[in-house]
Amino acid sequence: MATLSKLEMATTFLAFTSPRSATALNYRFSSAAVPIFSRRIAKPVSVRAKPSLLYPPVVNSKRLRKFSSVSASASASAPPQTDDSDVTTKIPPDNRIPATIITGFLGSGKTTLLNHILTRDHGKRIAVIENEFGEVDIDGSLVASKSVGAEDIVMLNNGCLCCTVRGDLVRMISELVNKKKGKFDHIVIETTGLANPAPIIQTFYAEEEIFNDVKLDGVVTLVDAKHARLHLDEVKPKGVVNEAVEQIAYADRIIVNKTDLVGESELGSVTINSMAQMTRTNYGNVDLDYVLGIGEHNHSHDHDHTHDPGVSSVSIVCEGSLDLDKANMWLGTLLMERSEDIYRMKGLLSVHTMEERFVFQGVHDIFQGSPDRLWGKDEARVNKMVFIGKNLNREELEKGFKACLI
Ligand SMILES: Nc1nc2c(ncn2[C@@H]2O[C@H](COP(=O)(O)OP(=O)(O)OP(=O)(O)O)[C@@H](O)[C@H]2O)c(=O)[nH]1
Repeated sequence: MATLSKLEMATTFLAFTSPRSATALNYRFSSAAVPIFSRRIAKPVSVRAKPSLLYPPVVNSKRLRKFSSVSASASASAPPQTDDSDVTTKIPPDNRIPATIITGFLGSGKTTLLNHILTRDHGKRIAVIENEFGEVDIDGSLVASKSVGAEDIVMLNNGCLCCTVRGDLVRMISELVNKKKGKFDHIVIETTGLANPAPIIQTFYAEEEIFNDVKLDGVVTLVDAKHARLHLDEVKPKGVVNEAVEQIAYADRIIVNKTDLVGESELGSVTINSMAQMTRTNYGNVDLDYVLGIGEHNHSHDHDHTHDPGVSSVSIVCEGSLDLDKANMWLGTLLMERSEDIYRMKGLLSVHTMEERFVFQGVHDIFQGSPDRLWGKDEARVNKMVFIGKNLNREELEKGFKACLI
């Protein structure tokens, strides 16, 4: 898709149409406008895919052995035992469950990659842990809503995995292992776009509860080819880490995603971490061997950090239906005026005259949206929106949103 200017974006917003209202609304704009909110263009993989969280084919009949921290770490570095060795106890194979951390800045394509992983045929049964920054979980509903085993998605919404909910991560993993041992082969953890991966990586080594059963397979970092520079170059106040830089620094695999949005000349290479392998793609479409089964993770850095206090999230949860014209105008204006500061917007919207939920995604000035599943017969039509960015004014956003309700 060609990069859209802000002006084009403002006009294309108004192509936010339901199948039935399309004719009625499109008259206002020339056909040159690229419809972002339409069935054709805006098909976020995360919405359309049909992920199955627990893959059936492989049955792991081996019971997971309990390791002590010492024997497990020895298995990675000890030389092979010989028959005439004095050691009578052989070091057992490392049967711990591998875990992959998917990280990357807001909107870089983590959920899209997750859905790609979940829908490809790799024979692995995968348990998913999703962490969202805003208290309303949109990603979880998008992945879970189409899946058979929704109970195998664990959501951590009340904070960022790298700080406030680290204890929850430990509990979640222990619970998964204790209750579902043998029912899954791999854990994939999607962090928030604002997570510093260092403390999460550390959890795998520092917490015996996890270390005995689960090993870190690798850290996969998505980089948004279009907006990465904006965040990588951002000068942060003293003592505040630049999460975008940290995410790349700790990666085992880097995926420069969204290459369709930039020209070849803009595709500079990411030089922060020359140790990691790097690939370029669209919509997270990578070979699964590139992201699963990477092997032992070797980072042992210990970094304290503070999130950028200027970045916050505003969530809106409100029952009712939106007037299409008003919503388009409100979001279009917001986009024109604030797209630098609004890193991320996402939402599940109830639009008057539309029988489907409308799923809407924004990353700075790039937007996509499409009708999702039908609203249930007795389902309350609740709108959910999350904004993440700098200098967000909750009251103003809520007021703007409410003014669009019928
Ligand atoms: N043009 C384009 N859009 C993409 C690509 N990959 C993902 N997207 C879109 O970018 C938006 C954000 O993608 P997500 O996968 O939700 O990003 P994320 O990193 O999970 O977002 P957060 O969890 O909010 O940080 C969605 O609308 C995707 O459909 C790509 O390669 N090209």
